[in-house]
Amino acid sequence: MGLEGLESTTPAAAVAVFGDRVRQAERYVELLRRHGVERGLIGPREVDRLWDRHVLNSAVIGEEVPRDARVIDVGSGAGLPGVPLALSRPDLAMVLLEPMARRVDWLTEVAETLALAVDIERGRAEEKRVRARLGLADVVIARAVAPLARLAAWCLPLVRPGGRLVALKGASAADEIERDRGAIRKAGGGEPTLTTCGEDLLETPTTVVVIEREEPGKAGPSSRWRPGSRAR
Ligand SMILES: C[S@@+](CC[C@H](N)C(=O)[O-])C[C@H]1O[C@@H](n2cnc3c(N)ncnc32)[C@H](O)[C@@H]1O
Repeated sequence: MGLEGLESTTPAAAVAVFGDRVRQAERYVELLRRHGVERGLIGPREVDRLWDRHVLNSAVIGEEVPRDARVIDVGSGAGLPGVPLALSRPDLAMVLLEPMARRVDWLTEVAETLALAVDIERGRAEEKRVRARLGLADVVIARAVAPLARLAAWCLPLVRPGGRLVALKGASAADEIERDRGAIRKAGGGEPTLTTCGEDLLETPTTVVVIEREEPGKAGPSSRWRPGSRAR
């Protein structure tokens, strides 16, 4: 698909990322542009950078999400990163989890307007009721919800063993990993990996931290026997 007939503000990368769903992505950007600030979903300074800093930046994390995965977007808020990812990857089964009623209303309106097949759940990731209802996902995604230690404790119980948490992070990612490594391991996570997505598409690629949920019985690095170490 080419850029003909699209809004003049739609970047070429949007066609590469969303393919024949680029018009739905445009509609989503338009909804955020018109209502995002007044509904407390985005700051006023974000209106002019919705494509790069929010919508494309979210969709490119698909590089870290396997085909046909069941995905939970924890703390979806405005629908980020879950809505752009669901638009760019129709193979995924997406759940948007959000505790605030007015944001759940927004997500419901967005899904209806875009005719987007996503499940929307109201609740907090750490609630027993929510965990029982959602079961386990292949991948949990989250952006701007909590520091890594807390995010791991909330989200890893929603990830199947062998699945992963993909957290969108900013410049603080490496420091957060250093600080929170122990807490992440305690929450059942493996060694966090820092990587970027959208290298070929975005001026500023998206920084993500990927944390696999350890398989039961698999020893973490701290408990693994090494030559010369004493048996405990
Ligand atoms: C700063 S907003 C970010 C929203 C969206 N992810 C984004 O990047 O625009 C954080 C969101 O996380 C939600 N949230 C906070 N604690 C949560 C929890 N324990 N479980 C699920 N969502 C939570 C809030 O209601 C809020 O919508």
